[in-house]
Amino acid sequence: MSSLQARTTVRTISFIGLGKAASKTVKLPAYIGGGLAAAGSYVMYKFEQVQTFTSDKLDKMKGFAGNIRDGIGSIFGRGGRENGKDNGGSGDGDDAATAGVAAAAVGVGFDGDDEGNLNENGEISDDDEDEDAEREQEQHLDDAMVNLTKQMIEIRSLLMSIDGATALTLPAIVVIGSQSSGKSSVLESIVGQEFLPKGSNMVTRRPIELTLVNDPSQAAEVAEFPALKLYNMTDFQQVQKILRDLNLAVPDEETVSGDPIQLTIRSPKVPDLSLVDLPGYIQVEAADQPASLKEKIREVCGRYLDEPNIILAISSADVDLANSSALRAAKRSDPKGERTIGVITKLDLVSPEDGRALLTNRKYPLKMGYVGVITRAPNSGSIFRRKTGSQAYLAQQSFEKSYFKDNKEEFLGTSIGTKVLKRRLMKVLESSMARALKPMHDKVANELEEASYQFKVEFNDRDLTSEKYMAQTIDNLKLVVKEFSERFGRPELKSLLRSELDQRVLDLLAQRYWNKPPVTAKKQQQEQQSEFNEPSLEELANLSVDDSYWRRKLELSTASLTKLGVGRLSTSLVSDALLAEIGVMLDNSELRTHPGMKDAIRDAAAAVLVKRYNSTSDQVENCIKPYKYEIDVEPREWTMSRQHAVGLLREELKQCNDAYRDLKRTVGGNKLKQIMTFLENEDNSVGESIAKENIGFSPGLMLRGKEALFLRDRSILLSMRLKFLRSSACKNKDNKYRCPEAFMDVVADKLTQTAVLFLNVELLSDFYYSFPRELESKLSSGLTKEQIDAYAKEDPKVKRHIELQEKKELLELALGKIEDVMALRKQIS
Ligand SMILES: Nc1nc2c(ncn2[C@@H]2O[C@H](COP(=O)(O)OP(=O)(O)OP(=O)(O)O)[C@@H](O)[C@H]2O)c(=O)[nH]1
Repeated sequence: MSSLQARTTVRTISFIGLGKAASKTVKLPAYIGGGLAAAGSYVMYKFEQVQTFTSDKLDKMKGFAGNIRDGIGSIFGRGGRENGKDNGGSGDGDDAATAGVAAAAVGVGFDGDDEGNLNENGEISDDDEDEDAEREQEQHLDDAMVNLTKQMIEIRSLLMSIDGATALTLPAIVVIGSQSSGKSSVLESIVGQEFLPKGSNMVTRRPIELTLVNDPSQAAEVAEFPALKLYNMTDFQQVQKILRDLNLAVPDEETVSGDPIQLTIRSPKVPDLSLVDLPGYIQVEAADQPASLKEKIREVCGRYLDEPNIILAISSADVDLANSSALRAAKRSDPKGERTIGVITKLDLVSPEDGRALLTNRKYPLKMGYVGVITRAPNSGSIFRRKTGSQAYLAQQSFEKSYFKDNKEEFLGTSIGTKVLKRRLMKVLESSMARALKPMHDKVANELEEASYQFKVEFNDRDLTSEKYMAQTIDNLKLVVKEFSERFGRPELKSLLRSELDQRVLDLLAQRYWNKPPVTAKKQQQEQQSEFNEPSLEELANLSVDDSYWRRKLELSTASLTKLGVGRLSTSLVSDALLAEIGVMLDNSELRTHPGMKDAIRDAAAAVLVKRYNSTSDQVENCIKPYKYEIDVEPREWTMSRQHAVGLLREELKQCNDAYRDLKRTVGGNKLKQIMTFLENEDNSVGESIAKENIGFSPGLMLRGKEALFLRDRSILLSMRLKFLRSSACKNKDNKYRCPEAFMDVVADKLTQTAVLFLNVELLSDFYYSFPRELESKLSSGLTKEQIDAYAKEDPKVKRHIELQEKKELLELALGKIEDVMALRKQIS
């Protein structure tokens, strides 16, 4: 090891030692306290997510029961009004459906033309003149029902949003159909947009839970993927792409995943419906698949086909019903055909007579019957591809309408048309949801009781929300920062910077003054005479005080210190210390279990410090500038610095001796002595005989020997300098050239004093002022609900606490809503 390397080792030892002494640890108080949460904010948030209305959600959330009851009055009083919003529609049309947007959605007679010859069940009626007053009354009831369906779909979504409550689900309509049966076209004609991914490899992936929300406030169809936090999507090609990606994300070998994709489409044209598309279910079930895979598919899809869900079985008119795998699959789950609606597509591909036979067939009787549709206008490849979304939709609607009109006679008494299908679906869903309400009420009540009990036992009913937890955390952190600011002020800043500069002074002394071999090992001595043709130690001792050699040496050493870049050095030092301190505070706090939040807090601290970094370091550098040219020393300063330098040298000597002792212990006293003697006599007979005796030394031992020599020499030198510094020769500042340790200490002290003045004001005080504000803006107001949630729930215990409370509140809300809907139904009936 070269002497320079070895010196660095010692200097490093010394540096680390002092560094550690300077570090502090701070304990944070417990973060989670009691107190009241912003009650129900999560529930409000969840409610808004599932909310199907657009206006004044908060009021509605608070006054749901009141509003819903008032709603009855307005529905019966005015007809066609919903939650204070006019649903539109003329109210005096020729059909029951002309009064409202809900009717526009299901579309029966909305356009006021001869659609009127489809009766309300969608059956062809000859009675064109059947305009009626009683229908107006019925319309009001219909609107009330539509409103109820809306509420129930809302409840369904609310229940679905409750984690770990999979058993709590209101009925939906599950759509099944074999490949090319026209299933996608049916769903798309209900929605009025092409949104489903096409392609042969799309079979068997994930169910799509499609919630359709009739929303008169929307200009056109808008899609949402709540789980992906994607809202207000109007580009349905993008929707298609997302659905494809989500499906393809299921690996080929898994074939199906039970994890549903949730998609909500809001539009003034869609009816309120909950649909589940089970893509590929039938195909894979029917295909020649291994038994285990079929079992898995049944398991994943089975729960959707079970009661109380309604099955929409799609079969193509040009395929014999006996071969309809959709009907076969429906029969397995609904043997009596009580909750299956049959849909016959592509009626235009068979003769009207054959079409009629399919719709009225007795071979596969279904209590809810069959509806015939044409979901593609001819010669268009795909119903929507040729034209843009709404144009294609209109083309299909108009083709279907004129086809059934042209074949009115043949289809007499059957249910036909996509509008009729929509209406049928809505009615069926409404009544099956209504039937499920009471049992669901009891289930939710049970679940709520269980959740409330757990909440009491585990968390003593202590209210906690993500926001509240976050607010408490920030408050506590601010408090800790305040406490820290009282413990780490100007004096601490000074000692931090001073000990850093002390180390730099020691480094410079080592580099410029203590690099002489104290013994007359001529060879080494010659090697080290470099820069200024340096004299030997003996020569140095005899040099005059005024010799230019000494003056030059001190000037260079001082310049090295003043031109060190004290501005940057000190600013970095304080910034790093503050960041390290913040890290310690965080690790000692409740936040130790919040890696993400800890990073965000550190980033906030760093942001504040970075903002001040350049101006502070420039100011400090400017202010110490005079010392680069001249340093005046007062006698009092000299005395104090001399004392301080003695202390430093003592510590340095101690560390040097400790390091030497450690080496001796690890290598062995005798062995080390032998190597050291060998190294000192390498070129003479003494060395030769030692080498012979030991049959050489390993490179590792040689290194240690060199290190030991260095430490021994450094120790002798430090003792010598210490003695000299304490002698009367260094009593007076006039002898500064021969007492560089004291003079450099004066410089370090001056630099520290000046730098600290500015660091304190520009950096430290500013940090204590700005950091709490930065925390507030970054971690409180600056975060989204999801981010706050994610941070709070980083800690498993906090997560469990918040989630249990959320579950309890959501269940309370759902229960209240179910009770309100039940009361409303009672009033209507
Ligand atoms: N003539 C006629 N063709 C239709 C009708 N409905 C759908 N088609 C066509 O039938 C084919 C299959 O329709 P899709 O809606 O893709 O059927 P699918 O069951 O979803 O098919 P996969 O996506 O393969 O499972 C397409 O080429 C449609 O254009 C219809 O009412 N009449």
